[in-house]
Amino acid sequence: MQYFDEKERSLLEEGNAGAHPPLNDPLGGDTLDRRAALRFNPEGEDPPVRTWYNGQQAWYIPQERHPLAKVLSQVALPKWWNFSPHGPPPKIPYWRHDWRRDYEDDHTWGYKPPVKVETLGLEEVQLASTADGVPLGTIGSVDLQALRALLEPSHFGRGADTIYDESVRKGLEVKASKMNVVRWNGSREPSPPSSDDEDLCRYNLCSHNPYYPGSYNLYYPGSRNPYYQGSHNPYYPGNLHRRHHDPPARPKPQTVPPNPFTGLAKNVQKRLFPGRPVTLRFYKLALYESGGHFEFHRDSTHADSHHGTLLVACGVKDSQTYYDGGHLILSADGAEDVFELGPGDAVAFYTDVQHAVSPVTRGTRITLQFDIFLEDCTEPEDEDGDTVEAAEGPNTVASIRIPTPIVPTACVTCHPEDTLYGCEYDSPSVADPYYEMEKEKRMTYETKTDHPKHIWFNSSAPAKPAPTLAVTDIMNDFVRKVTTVLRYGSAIPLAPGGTVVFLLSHIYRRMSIRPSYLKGADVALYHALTSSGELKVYMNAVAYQRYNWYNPDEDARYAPMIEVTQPFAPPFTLENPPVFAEPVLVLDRGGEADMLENDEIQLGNDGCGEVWRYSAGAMFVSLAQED
Ligand SMILES: O=C(O)CCC(=O)C(=O)O
Ligand SMILES: [Fe+2]
Repeated sequence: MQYFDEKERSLLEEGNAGAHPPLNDPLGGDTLDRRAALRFNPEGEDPPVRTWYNGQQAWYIPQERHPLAKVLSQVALPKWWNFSPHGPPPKIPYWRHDWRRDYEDDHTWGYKPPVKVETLGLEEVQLASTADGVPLGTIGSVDLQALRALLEPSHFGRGADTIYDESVRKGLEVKASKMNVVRWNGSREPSPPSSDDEDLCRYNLCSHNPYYPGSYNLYYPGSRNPYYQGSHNPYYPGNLHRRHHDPPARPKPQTVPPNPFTGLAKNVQKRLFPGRPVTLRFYKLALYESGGHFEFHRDSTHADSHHGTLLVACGVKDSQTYYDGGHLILSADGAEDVFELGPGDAVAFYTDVQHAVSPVTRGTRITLQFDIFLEDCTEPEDEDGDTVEAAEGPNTVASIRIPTPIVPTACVTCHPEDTLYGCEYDSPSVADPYYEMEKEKRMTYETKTDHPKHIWFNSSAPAKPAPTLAVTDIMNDFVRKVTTVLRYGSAIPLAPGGTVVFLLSHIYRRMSIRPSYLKGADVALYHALTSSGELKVYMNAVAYQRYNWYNPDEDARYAPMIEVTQPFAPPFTLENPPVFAEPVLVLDRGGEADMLENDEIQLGNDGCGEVWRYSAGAMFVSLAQED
């Protein structure tokens, strides 16, 4: 989508790029002249000043026409995170609008050798039916035969309706009420060893020992304390052969091995919800066989605190080959990623990210879907301070607290985005082999892949990547300019002052529009805007409309504009609307709200009542103290 021609664009860019801000134009661009050049209001036709819902006048200025909107459209952060224990995912050729045709005709995706399952430690996790406890295999090796008894056709949601329509979604599923994800080989807390044999096996290097130090199931008591890695620690792997001769350094080994979902939950927290408690709950298993697929949709939310989806791909028992097709496609802000998920691969994304599963052309594709809640369901800490096990709900597989903020110095180079929040992950307080191993894998993976270290311009601007480093700068620039507009607004024609309103880059259920549930760029902006103490920020769900404003001076083309027509409760209501002392400046912005408006049909993975549906939200920014 392009608003105006290249000549006009370059004029605008020249006007703003690198120019020293004139004294009377603290926005930094030649906005006074620019306003005249853009002829916002030729001969009084369709003025950009619109009437606000409470009768006040507001300026509605299209994206890219206001320096502030331009800056805002560049504040974007990744909306998903992926981890593959097998290394970088392969690059996949992909044409979104032709995907049906491509997959029907194209057999060139090729044979993939059987995938060896390892490293995340998830492959050992057992699956079982809830009714009778019948084992269904493990994540690494699902027992398809046993699973078949539980499978039922998948539905999807259109508005409040639950629909079965194979042209949109063809697949099978098992709900969490019918099956469990059982951690640690079938028992939540292994009972203490009852015999010497069992004891031996537990700490010996038996391949069927769930605590065998392969992958993330690595566990040995005292390992968090470097002292116990010495030769007198009988449980340290190098000393295992000595355990019958040396008395244990500690009276009783701990019996709870690490939860393989904890590492995932930590990454989800770090990547998508920094500074928030995170709980993962199993939601359902999805199975697609040849011809199975799911059109683009957004996952429905199941609580106000539900803000993400984690997918973990499974392997199929006795299957020599994997599946073909069945790619997971994620799409937001003009960026798209395609994943070929192998067993143990994990992908997490915000619930409002549109995604699809392209048709499976061969084999069976199985995934587990976990809801990500921003809740703390942890049990009280033990004396080591590291109990992070889930306490609530039969389907909860991991829950972690808010991390202790640590000043980010070590990780700025490799994770510049951490400067926003601090990074607990790269700063262990003690030498911890579990941590080191995970870090090693993470680093290897991340230095090799194209993990989104980019910000992307919104879909209505040309999609081009910029380094994440720039986010902080761009955001600070935005905050500085907003403050300037509000302080000196009356002196700047393009800045009427009073309140600056802009859409959130994510869409939310209405009750979730509050600081603790904001996502990605929204939470970053919120903190940046409020941290100076100069600004106050209200947030609210808004009815949102984009319409075409005809400007005869613009080659008779239509310029899209937005209108924030109505705020919803809470905290604003129509009966009790916010009072803005002066006209507001409403900034257009791309992002998910655009998709909400432009999509022909809004699909969810479940039917969804009105209050839980996604809506656009806006930040209302004004000076904390009027001069
Ligand atoms: O199986 C997948 O990869 C995703 C399925 C999905 O999007 C859903 O069930 O909502
Ligand atoms: Fe989905």
